[in-house]
Amino acid sequence: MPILSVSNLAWGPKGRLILSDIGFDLERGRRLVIVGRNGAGKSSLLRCLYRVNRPTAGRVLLDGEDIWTLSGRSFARKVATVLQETPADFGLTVREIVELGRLPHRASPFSPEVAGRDTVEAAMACLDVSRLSSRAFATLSGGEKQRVMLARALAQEPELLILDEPTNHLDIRHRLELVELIRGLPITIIATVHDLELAAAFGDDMLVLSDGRLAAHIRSDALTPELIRSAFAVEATVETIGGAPRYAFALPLPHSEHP
Ligand SMILES: Nc1ncnc2c1ncn2[C@@H]1O[C@H](COP(=O)(O)OP(=O)(O)OP(=O)(O)O)[C@@H](O)[C@H]1O
Repeated sequence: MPILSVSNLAWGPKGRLILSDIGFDLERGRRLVIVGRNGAGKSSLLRCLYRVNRPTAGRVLLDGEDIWTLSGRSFARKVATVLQETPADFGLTVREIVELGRLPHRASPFSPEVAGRDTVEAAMACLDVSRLSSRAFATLSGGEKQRVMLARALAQEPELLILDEPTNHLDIRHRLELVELIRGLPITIIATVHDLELAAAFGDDMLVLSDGRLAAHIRSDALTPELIRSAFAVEATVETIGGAPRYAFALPLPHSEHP
């Protein structure tokens, strides 16, 4: 059974349809990247998957169960998210933020004990934030905050990790390290990514969204110039270097936009 199964999904606020007719299955352990131009519906789709947007039609099944029938706690035991906006931190330290990832696993919501201290330490080490553990979260740089939020998500030990633009604040080194880390995790991952070369490195499978619809569901390295032209409105050439796709982009000539 796929870990995630989305069928006939549609969503939009008050009479406006933003996503329509979206359907795909995701097998356990695979990494799925979602690409598409600004406003294509990537974040809206992610929000449908982590239970913020309630679909106006269709269903999202996690391990065969409709996500809207699960309790918040059982959903949080299976699904972790790292989103663009970092949360209000109430003056918490880095360690305290990462420990929040353990909340769904506590025996009782009133238990003062933070279970899984080793998991917290390992998650901080993995994301290279151990040396920041006593710092106030609010004082960190954008990239440091992003890595702390990822450590919190890993401390949650999810089966499915949902990431919205996980590399956008990261420098080159941390970006490469993150791709390597993500590729080594034995969990299912869904991420929106703008950079198509990064998307190919990051994912196994790719959804290409265009105007709120699924334009393609392909292998992450299988984008063609035709698909790029129709989904992103740019001309592209594709080369394969060292087994990975490399893209060059150009704006279309004016006459090809207005035939
Ligand atoms: N709650 C909402 N109310 C009204 N419009 C919305 C709402 N949420 C999203 N939209 C609109 O839906 C469209 C898709 O937005 P979404 O954020 O999903 O796109 P995206 O592909 O993630 O874009 P980007 O690459 O710019 O982040 C946009 O036109 C956006 O303005």
